[in-house]
Amino acid sequence: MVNNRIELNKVFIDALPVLDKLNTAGFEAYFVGGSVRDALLGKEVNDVDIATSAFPLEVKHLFKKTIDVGIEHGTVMILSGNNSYEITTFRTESTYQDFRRPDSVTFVRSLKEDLKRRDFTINALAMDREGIIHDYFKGKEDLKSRLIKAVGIPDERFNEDALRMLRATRFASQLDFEIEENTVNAIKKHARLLEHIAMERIQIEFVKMLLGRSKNKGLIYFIETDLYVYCPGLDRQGLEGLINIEEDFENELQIWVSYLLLSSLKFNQHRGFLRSWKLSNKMIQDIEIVYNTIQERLHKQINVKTVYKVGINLSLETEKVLDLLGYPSNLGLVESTYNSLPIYSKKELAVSGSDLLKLTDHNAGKWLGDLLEQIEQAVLDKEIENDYSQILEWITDKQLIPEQKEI
Ligand SMILES: Nc1ccn([C@@H]2O[C@H](COP(=O)(O)OP(=O)(O)OP(=O)(O)O)[C@@H](O)[C@H]2O)c(=O)n1
Repeated sequence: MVNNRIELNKVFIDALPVLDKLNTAGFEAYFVGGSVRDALLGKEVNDVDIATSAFPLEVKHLFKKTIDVGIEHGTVMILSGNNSYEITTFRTESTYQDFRRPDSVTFVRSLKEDLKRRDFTINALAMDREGIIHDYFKGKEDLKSRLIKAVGIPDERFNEDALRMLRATRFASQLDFEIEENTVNAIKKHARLLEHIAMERIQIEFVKMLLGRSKNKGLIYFIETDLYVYCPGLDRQGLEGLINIEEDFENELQIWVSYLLLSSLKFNQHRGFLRSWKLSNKMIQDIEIVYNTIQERLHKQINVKTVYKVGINLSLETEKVLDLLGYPSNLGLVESTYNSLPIYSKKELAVSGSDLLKLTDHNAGKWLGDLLEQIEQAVLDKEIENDYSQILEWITDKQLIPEQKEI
């Protein structure tokens, strides 16, 4: 074990009274997991997880305000000042029958036992109230070598929770780390186990991977290990398309729209695909709006009437997805077409409905609407200018005014 002290930042300092209370009562208590990893990497830490040798009922006994968030797995939430913390009892996870979460946990008093059941060495680090790092599995060394490596035997870790395979690709992307060789090989071997995992959990990891700063690294592992094969509807073409996008994704909407545009999915398969990923109805609706708008632009943008109708007031998201996919020049074309339109609505026509009524003794009716539409089209097509006499001349030539009624 390598011990090293680091300077605690504010999030950790705020939580010290919690550790102190546990320590004073004779229990061990540590910061664990992502917060310790991120602190060592010099990254911003927003929340901390605490692990302790105290059993859940002992934790509940010590703190006034507690909530049982996952007490059967050893987690109790406590309220301290304005903050809340999840405190989890050291545990081992014994029988995993379904490759998802432990179906029975055993509480233990040893930190090392607890760290041993964690997914990767870089996540199996603990830090005490003095800032001393407790590192039983060479996690610090792997942080330095920028490696994601399973704790102990990779097969066992992935059999315990198959989602960890996807987490490996997510961390590769977020941290710009490589995945250690034995760990990658185990993922290749067990990729199929992903079939046992709830789509909601898969979706969260997949999106986090694509929002990571090294999405291509994550995606390459995701493809090479065949993990993608066991996610519904994904195809290699779409995923490779995502690799070719140079810009980073800023949000989930951009990811899904880009994927739909790049994959070989047919239009009538989109909704089923999005539903199978368990996206919310609101997200599916947003994706469809942006997707349809983009299609409109890509395929009909030089059609003056379309540009006229839809205008260019399209969402910022659309702009960004188009940008991501490398279509800026098309946008320019839509914009210049839009800017050179002679009119932007029927109201701007130099001839009004009442002007036209003066030319005949017929009452207003469908014919009037149709005529205005014909004039609008001719002006948009630049067949005539938007000028009173030119328009009258044009409708007279074409005999578009209804004849006088017979008396
Ligand atoms: N399938 C999982 C999920 C989590 N963990 C352990 O639980 C910790 C907390 O998990 P989580 O909050 O999901 O992830 P973090 O590592 O904290 O990363 P982040 O907060 O950036 O998502 C991890 O560090 C890891 O030690 C694990 O061993 N196996």
